[in-house]
Amino acid sequence: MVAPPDNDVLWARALHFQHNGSPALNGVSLGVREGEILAVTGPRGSGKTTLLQCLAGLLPAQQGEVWFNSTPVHTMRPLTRERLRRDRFGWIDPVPLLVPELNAWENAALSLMLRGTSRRRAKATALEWLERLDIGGCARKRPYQLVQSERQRVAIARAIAASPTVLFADDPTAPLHRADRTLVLRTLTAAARSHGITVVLATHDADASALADRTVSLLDGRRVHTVQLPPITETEGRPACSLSV
Ligand SMILES: Nc1ncnc2c1ncn2[C@@H]1O[C@H](COP(=O)(O)OP(=O)(O)OP(=O)(O)O)[C@@H](O)[C@H]1O
Repeated sequence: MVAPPDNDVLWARALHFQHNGSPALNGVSLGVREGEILAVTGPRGSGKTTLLQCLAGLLPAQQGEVWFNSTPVHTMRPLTRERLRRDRFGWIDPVPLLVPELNAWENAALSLMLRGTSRRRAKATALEWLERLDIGGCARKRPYQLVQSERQRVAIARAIAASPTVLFADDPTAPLHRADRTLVLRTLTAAARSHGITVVLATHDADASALADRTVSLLDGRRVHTVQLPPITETEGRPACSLSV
């Protein structure tokens, strides 16, 4: 085993994964630098979610390596991976999964309380994050009283309040209208940048790539490189295009 480069917080080499015999990742390698916002794009079924799950230790890679800093994740026992996820990683699902019996600040405080933070401190931090995400006024509302974009911002507050080293966001704007998508993406990326949190963001959203530092594209479980052709002048009469190889 060769350790990853020092400046990569996450590093994966030749990842393979099949769901019940159906291939999802076919040898994906990538590095994620500390503090970077990396967008992972690709059409439906291209392997984005599976890649994030392997990087986050939710799915053990069937072949290949995953490293977090200088620790190999692919050889960790399940309990050690659980602890790593709880203490160092945050996760945002496409559809916000909130506890219906808890109000917004209690939901946002959950990840901190799971790490042993006192209820009082967790509440103060959760309220601060809800304010920053422009939903401070919803702090005492139950999830059913919130609209989808507010619920997703509560899920973001929950993931980010515990200051994870890496935040995995799996298509977090999928169920939102365009205006809400932009707002949620901007607040998510701005919050992560202000706290130096590394983000791996799976997305179909073209706006998301614009907010990221770098984009990695997947197709059929493989990385593809998009080559942007230089603009063609109108007099040449051909539309600009890009090639995927
Ligand atoms: N639990 C599962 N059981 C069987 N096959 C699965 C499962 N999860 C994913 N797959 C298959 O693995 C491949 C990659 O799926 P994955 O969800 O990782 O792609 P994706 O790019 O995230 O797709 P989407 O954009 O639709 O979320 C697809 O062919 C998908 O059908």
